[in-house]
Amino acid sequence: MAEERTKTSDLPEDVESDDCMTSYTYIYSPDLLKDNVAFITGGGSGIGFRIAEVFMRHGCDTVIGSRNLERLTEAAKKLTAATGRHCLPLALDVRQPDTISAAVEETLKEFGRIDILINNAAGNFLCPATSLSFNAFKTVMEIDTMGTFNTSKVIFERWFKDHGGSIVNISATLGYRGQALQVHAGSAKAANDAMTKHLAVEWGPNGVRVNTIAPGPISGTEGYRRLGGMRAETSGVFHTIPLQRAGNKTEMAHGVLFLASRASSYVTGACLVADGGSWLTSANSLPALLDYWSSGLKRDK
Ligand SMILES: CC/C=C\C/C=C\C/C=C\C/C=C\C/C=C\C/C=C\C=C\C(=O)SCCNC(=O)CCNC(=O)[C@H](O)C(C)(C)COP(=O)(O)OP(=O)(O)OC[C@H]1O[C@@H](n2cnc3c(N)ncnc32)[C@H](O)[C@@H]1OP(=O)(O)O
Ligand SMILES: NC(=O)C1=CN([C@@H]2O[C@H](COP(=O)(O)OP(=O)(O)OC[C@H]3O[C@@H](n4cnc5c(N)ncnc54)[C@H](OP(=O)(O)O)[C@@H]3O)[C@@H](O)[C@H]2O)C=CC1
Repeated sequence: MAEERTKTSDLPEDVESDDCMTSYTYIYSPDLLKDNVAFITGGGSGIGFRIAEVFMRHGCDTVIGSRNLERLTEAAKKLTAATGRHCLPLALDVRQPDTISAAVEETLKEFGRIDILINNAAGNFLCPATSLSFNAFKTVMEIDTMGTFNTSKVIFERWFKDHGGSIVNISATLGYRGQALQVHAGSAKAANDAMTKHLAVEWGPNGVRVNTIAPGPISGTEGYRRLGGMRAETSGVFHTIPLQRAGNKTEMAHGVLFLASRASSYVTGACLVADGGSWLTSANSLPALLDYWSSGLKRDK
């Protein structure tokens, strides 16, 4: 029903896998990020990969940083081949500030500047609070929240403090209604939403804008696979979403492009919820999610 009402031509192109799009229709000026440099954590996969691609299609060079250098190197080759821009893959763990500092020095050596930071790296899985170990909660807090702070602080002190810049944090709506089986990620992203406002206020005088996008369920991503996206799709859950469908990665990249670029030059401390209205209406069903979670446990045995 909804798919029929949504004109396909209104949706930006996307591909489900971590590959570049075979065609791309510009909705922003193609030189919106001309000769800018973006540092994207978790840019080798999923939403981060598509953000890198869309930025590069708008004239930007990118650094994609995470733990798995092999996957990053493959991703960088694909991104450069599709866009003709330079992409530098760098190993880092956002929980370890020294690895971020080393990557930032490498970036400045290679490109001589950083204009944009995208805090996209994160970790998540479904787990009821009673089954979640202390270390599991801590791990997600350390990747999502400490990782966002660590990367922002390193780049601010080394470059943005004197040159200005734009930071976009990738959040989620999980904490808005206390999503079941998500106390770890929901708490971590809620802390990041507060961090966005604190840093926007403190760093605004240095010409640094800090904003957030909060995606809903986004197809073709690890988050979608881990959190029950396929099951939700087949069981009709998405009909409770006002826009009646999951989002795609390019739609997220377009929101991030708006927030990162001069298109939003007077916007800071803001959160753009890009979820088709999902959090307002979607079921937050503890029994359904427990059932899905425990069926996964049975499969894993
Ligand atoms: C049926 C459905 C019905 C209704 C559904 C209704 C609505 C839902 C509809 C649709 C959902 C669709 C889409 C989702 C929508 C929104 C998503 C919102 C947010 C998404 C956020 C994301 O971040 S997605 C990103 C996903 N990608 C990743 O997670 C990749 C990176 N992840 C990792 O590296 C690991 O998973 C990690 C996070 C665990 C970190 O790795 P590492 O540092 O190596 O840590 P470990 O040593 O492995 O583990 C540390 C402790 O954590 C415990 N652990 C690990 N995995 C699990 C698990 N699966 N469950 C429980 N505990 C786990 C581990 O045991 C360690 O603890 P110890 O105590 O044992 O030491
Ligand atoms: N998918 C969805 O539906 C939604 C996603 N989001 C958010 O979107 C973002 C991307 O998620 P998605 O594309 O689904 O998932 P991915 O798993 O593809 O992206 C997460 C990335 O983070 C990197 N990463 C994880 N841990 C670390 C670490 N310690 N240090 C550095 N990098 C790390 C991973 O790379 P590596 O393993 O190489 O380290 C990976 O590239 C996340 O912030 C997520 O919370 C929000 C709402 C919905």
